[in-house]
This record gives sequence, C-alpha cells and structure tokens, in this order.
Amino acid sequence: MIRFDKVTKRFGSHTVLDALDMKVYSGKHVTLIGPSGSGKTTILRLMMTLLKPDEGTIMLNGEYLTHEKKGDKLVPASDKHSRQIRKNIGMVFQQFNLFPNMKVLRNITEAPVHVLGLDKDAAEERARELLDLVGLSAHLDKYPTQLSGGQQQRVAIARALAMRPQVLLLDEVTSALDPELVAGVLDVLRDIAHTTDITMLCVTHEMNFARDISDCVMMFDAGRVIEFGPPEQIFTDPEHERTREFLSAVL
Ligand SMILES: Nc1ncnc2c1ncn2[C@@H]1O[C@H](COP(=O)(O)OP(=O)(O)OP(=O)(O)O)[C@@H](O)[C@H]1O
Repeated sequence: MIRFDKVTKRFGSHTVLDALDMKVYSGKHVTLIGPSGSGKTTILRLMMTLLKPDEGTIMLNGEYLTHEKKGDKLVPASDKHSRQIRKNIGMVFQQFNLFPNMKVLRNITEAPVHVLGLDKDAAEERARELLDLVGLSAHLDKYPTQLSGGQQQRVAIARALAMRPQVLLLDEVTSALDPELVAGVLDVLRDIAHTTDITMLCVTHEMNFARDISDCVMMFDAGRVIEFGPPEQIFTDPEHERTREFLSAVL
C-alpha cells in the first residue's frame, strides 16, 4: 500500500499539497484528475523522491519512503534509504527520457544490471520479453532517435518494467505524442493494467483510458482530494460541483 499521511508541499509561499491523506492499495490502478496546478505531478515526484515533503510522511508497503527510524525517532530519510525503497517504484515521464547514446536493448538492461546487479544475459532475456510485450522486438538494435515518439514511449514503459517495480507511476505519458501515436501507447498500458498485479498511479487527460484501467479515480483541487470513487461513479455522477465543472471542460 502507498500511504500519504498529512503531506504538505510548498514552493515558496505557494502551498501545493495541503496536509494530503491518501491510500492506494497494492495492485490497484488509480488515476489522479484535476485542474492544472492542483498538485498531481507533485505527488508522483514526491514518490520518486525527486522532491521532499515539507511536512508529513509517505510509506510504501509499511516502510517509510520519506523518513527512516533512528532508535524510536523518525528522521528525514537519507538518500541511501530513499534509493533503497524507490527501487520498487518505476516512473514513465511525458518526455520519454531515454538514454540517447544507447540502443533500445541497452536502455532497458542498463538499470537492472547496474542498480539491481542482474547478470547481463538475464537482463537481456527480460528486455527481449518486455520489447515483445510493447510490440518493439524488431527495434532492439536501434537508437531512440530512430524511433517515433510513440515507440520511444513504449521503450520507456519497457524500461520502467525491467526493474520489476511494485508501483508504476505514469505522468501524462501521451501528452507529448502526435495524436495518431497515442492509441498504441495506451493499448500497451491497458494490457499491463489488465494482465499484471502492478500498482498504477496515473496522471492523464485521457479520460477514456482512465475509465478503462482505473479501479479508482481521485479528483484533486488545490492540493486536496475532494472526491474519489470508481470511474463509473466519478465520470457519470460526481458529487462535487468542482468535479462536474472539471469534467464538463475535459470530456
Ligand atoms: N519545482 C517547482 N518550483 C516551483 N513551483 C512548482 C515546482 N513544481 C511545481 N510547481 C508548482 O506547483 C503547482 C502544482 O504543480 P503540479 O505540476 O503538481 O500540478 P499538476 O496538477 O500536475 O498540473 P498539470 O495538470 O498542469 O500538470 C503549480 O502551480 C506549479 O507551478
């Protein structure tokens, strides 16, 4: 389970997350929706420990991500501790972020070999399986720039999965793609959502996709969850006026 307890994040005088409490049970797929600037990406960046909360704690499967225990005190986590817990979390970004100087196969094997210490042959075997899953077996010997944006994003998904994460964070992964490339990436993610037990936390403006894969949709406004529920309820019968306004603008 992912658990945020009273997490506050400020940038200067701007409070982006305001004592946020949030739980995501293992294996569930949760989509975060809400107006621009409501703090959705900040949540994912906190989980990747790219940001630190000003207050509050984040836990993954009973272990603190943001803190560690020293005796009976809770202190901010060292980088080493955060890295250790974060190994269980993979993230796919809007801008693929592949290593441009490495071929596709090596993009995928690099972290398993150097971070997990996996044997090179085993890492390559796993990478080939994942390239098959994302429909790119024929491209393993190419450099990222020789691929379309949609193909690069599918490599990025394979790369995240190669670490066998318990949690996959998806941050507007189709926003930078040409419209005709979006469906291929979403199909791969649907497949992963429906065939694995990975926990997914997804920020997306693709509401049909959110409807297909989500167990739960959380509506954010001004750094708080204002309502959450199954997609069929949030998309068809939201309780909150802000949710209705937001959905009528995006649907
Ligand atoms: N590193 C930063 N420094 C200063 N302000 C930041 C930083 N990162 C985010 N913010 C601000 O925090 C607020 C929340 O940003 P965040 O990216 O989490 O929103 P979001 O809900 O994901 O929005 P969008 O849907 O537009 O991506 C915004 O007002 C943003 O400008």
